[in-house]
Parts: sequence; C-alpha cells; structure tokens
Amino acid sequence: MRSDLIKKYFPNLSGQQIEQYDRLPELYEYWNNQINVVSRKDIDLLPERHVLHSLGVAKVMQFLPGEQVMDVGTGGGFPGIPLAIMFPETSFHLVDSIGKKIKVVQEVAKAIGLQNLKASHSRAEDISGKFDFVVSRAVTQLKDFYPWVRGKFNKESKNTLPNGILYLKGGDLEQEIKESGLKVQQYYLKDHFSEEFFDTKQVIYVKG
Ligand SMILES: C[S@@+](CC[C@H](N)C(=O)[O-])C[C@H]1O[C@@H](n2cnc3c(N)ncnc32)[C@H](O)[C@@H]1O
Repeated sequence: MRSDLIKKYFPNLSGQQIEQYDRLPELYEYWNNQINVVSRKDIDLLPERHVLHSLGVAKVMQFLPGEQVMDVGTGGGFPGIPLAIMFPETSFHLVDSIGKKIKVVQEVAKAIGLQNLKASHSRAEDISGKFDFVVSRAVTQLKDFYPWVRGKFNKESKNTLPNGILYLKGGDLEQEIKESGLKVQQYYLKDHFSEEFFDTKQVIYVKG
C-alpha cells in the first residue's frame, strides 16, 4: 500500500487517515500534470520527500484539538495537507500568494474530504487572524519570514512549547540562524526517520 512508509513511523493511524494518505500520490500525480506544484523528478518520491517530510513537524509537536495552525507559502499543500490529515481536530489555514497553487490545495482537500482545512490565495503578511502555530517549508530565510508572522500568535499557549513557528529546514543553518538574530531550538529529523533524505533535515522552532 502507498502509505506504508507513513504507517511505519505513525503506527496508530485510523482507517480514514490511511485512506487519505493512500490517495495523495494519485491526486498529486494528476494535479501536478495540470499545475506544477512538486518538482517533476520528486513526484515518485512524494511519500518520502513531501508527505513524510511534512510529518516531521508531528514528531516535534502534537497539535491539540481546537488549535489553529497557519501554513505559510504552502505551495501545493506542504506541510499543511499531511498535517491536517494527522490532526483532524486541529484547524489548518494554508496560505500562498499564487492562486493556482491554492486551487490544487482545495482540490486535493476536497477529494479526500478534509474538513479541518481552509486555503487562501494571499500573502502571509496580509492574513489578519491569530494562530497557535505557524508551519512552513522552503519559503524564505528566517530573518525575512519572522516579520511576516510576528503579532499573529494567540497569547495563551496550551501545548508543550509556547505558540510559535515550526519551520522545516535542511542543510547548514548556522549562518541563517545567526543573521536572523532569533533564539531557535533545532530538532533533527534523523532522530525519527532512518531514510538518508532526512540526514540533514531539521525542524526549527521559534517562539511567536
Ligand atoms: C518553494 S515553494 C514551497 C511550497 C511548499 N511549502 C513546499 O514545501 O512544497 C515557496 C512558496 O511560497 C510562496 N510564497 C512566497 N512568499 C510568500 C508570501 N509572502 N506569502 C504567501 N506565500 C508566499 C510561493 O508562492 C511558493 O508557492
């Protein structure tokens, strides 16, 4: 089955979640042919490089029922869609400044019956809501990203880390972190996933 890799690391999924993860490869294959949201060379590796990578956030943070999470620069829905499947009682708001990518997100979410996700064609800076967490991957450097979301966090934190940013990053981040001037916590995905792809991957946490 197509979601075997996901089940290996998340063994307690419901039947509905397994079905939803199973459908992602065919849906992205179809939509990627209409609107390019995932690099073509990566489409065969979607379960590992996109779905499981997105779920790296879930190894650092278990979102709670009722929490609000924004995915900034979601593109075709990463990390927001895999996380919305994993945490069906948490509300996800996926945002991208390119409208046709948001169309892919909406179509994929509709096809798998995701009720806890909304998607907006907007720049993150222009979103006016408040959130518990902001997630992101491959959008921009921390020093530019942080000002987009500053002031968008609910004051009261209920989770194991105070409300803040959980950003999926790779490679050597020393310079980027230094330039941002932010205090960050780094979580290494190789501690959770054994595939070579995750050797240099991290989740960066910044308090909101
Ligand atoms: C390289 S893609 C990454 C997409 C997705 N997060 C992923 O990892 O597959 C970066 C995305 O960020 C979006 N983006 C860049 N600046 C943005 C902003 N200020 N607000 C919302 N989206 C933005 C772009 O339109 C693009 O879709």
